[in-house]
Amino acid sequence: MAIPVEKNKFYTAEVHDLTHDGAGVAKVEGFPIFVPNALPGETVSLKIIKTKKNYAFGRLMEIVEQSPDRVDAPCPVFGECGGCQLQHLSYEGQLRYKQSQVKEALSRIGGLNDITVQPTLGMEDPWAYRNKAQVPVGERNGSLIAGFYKQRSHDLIDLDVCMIQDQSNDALVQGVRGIAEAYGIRAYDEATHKGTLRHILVRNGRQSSEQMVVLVTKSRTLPNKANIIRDIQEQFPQVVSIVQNVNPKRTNVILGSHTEVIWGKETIRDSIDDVDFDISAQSFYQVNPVQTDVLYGKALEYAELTGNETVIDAYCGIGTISLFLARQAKHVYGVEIVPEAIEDAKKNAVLNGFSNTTFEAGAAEEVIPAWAKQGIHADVIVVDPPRKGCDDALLKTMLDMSPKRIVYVSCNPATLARDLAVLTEGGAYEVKDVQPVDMFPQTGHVECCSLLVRKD
Ligand SMILES: C[S@@+](CC[C@H](N)C(=O)[O-])C[C@H]1O[C@@H](n2cnc3c(N)ncnc32)[C@H](O)[C@@H]1O
Repeated sequence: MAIPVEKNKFYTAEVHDLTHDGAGVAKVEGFPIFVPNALPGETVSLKIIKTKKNYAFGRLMEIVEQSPDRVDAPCPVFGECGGCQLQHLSYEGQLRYKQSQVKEALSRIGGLNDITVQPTLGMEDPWAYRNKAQVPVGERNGSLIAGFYKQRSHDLIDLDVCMIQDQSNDALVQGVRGIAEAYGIRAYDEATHKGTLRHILVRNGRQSSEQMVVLVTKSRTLPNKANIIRDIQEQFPQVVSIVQNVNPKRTNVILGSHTEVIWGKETIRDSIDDVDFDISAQSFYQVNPVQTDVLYGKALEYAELTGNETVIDAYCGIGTISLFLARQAKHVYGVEIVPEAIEDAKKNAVLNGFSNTTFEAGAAEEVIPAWAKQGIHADVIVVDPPRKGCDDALLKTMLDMSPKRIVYVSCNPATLARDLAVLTEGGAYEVKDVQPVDMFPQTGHVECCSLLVRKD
């Protein structure tokens, strides 16, 4: 197909869709042009800045016809910071967009056209929801700064307040930055691989108000460690755990493999519904506790437990879904690849007084087939994989184990669609319902919970 647009030329086009990172998709003679800040339903004037074989990138020059869903983005660095992509879209518009993203992925990638995708369950107040901040540290004019990366770059924006972050976390990050600066700590510099402090990571328990600080350093040496610990304790009494994580590598991955509690407890506590969780620095824990309750509530509803079922929770993290379901199941088996998370899961089972759970560290695609060989039968299998979705071997094992219900919790509609296509291919399972839940308001991330039922 000949490319119908030319670099540096101007066009007027209608915007039909949004990409997952929030750019509008305009079309000229059917040819897609990605235009940051343009919204579906708008007609825009744009300048082509780059062309590729199958698409182009454009700059928004003027909104000719504005979408009724357009709002003023409240954050002063929206568009510059890479954290949020959808602040210029009304919250109602965001929820509709997320529902349509799931429908579209199921149809285009999975060939699944007749599936009910429910309206997205959103938040009453879609701000200040995050319970975890991981903030890179840099230097500007000789001072330490802690902020966020500019979109598609490693330049830092010095930012005191992030509008989707719990305010106590914002204050703690800036407080710890100030304390580190007072003791002459230097920021790690990616270019020279010199300096000490790479990231300040903080977490809070919404119900307990406990906070954790993780100082990610390049080496084990942290000058003035005792003074830094004392000052954090004095200034932030709700901090119950201070952890040092050492990451000596030239890498974008935030945490290294060495983690040491340098003061206080190993974990902080949070609760979802009436289940308590202790969470350590390395463990995955959902970042939006209000919506986690909604998401897990949906998983529980889909599982239709009566007290007699055996459940497998694959990719179980610290056992959150497992324990949520254990209240109404005969037995829950959980598997997770991070050993520290499994230790947390076992302790969390004891903390809540459950004796009907078994947790094992390992890859779900290896541990679950081994359980099947040992004769463990599952009535319900829950999967909540990372963005890349389920491993093929696990999908095959699930089909072989033939549970009555499969509950698939997904943070990536594309891999969800791919995996649901595999699970329904032979006709043994039917997708009964798909429920998007907005875990990440103001961003393009889409989470949903799906129910598959065996056709008997
Ligand atoms: C999206 S999180 C879900 C965790 C948990 N269900 C929750 O809601 O808190 C995915 C989890 O899968 C784990 N994981 C990644 N690959 C895995 C694998 N091959 N086998 C088992 N767990 C894995 C990650 O460490 C992470 O804890």
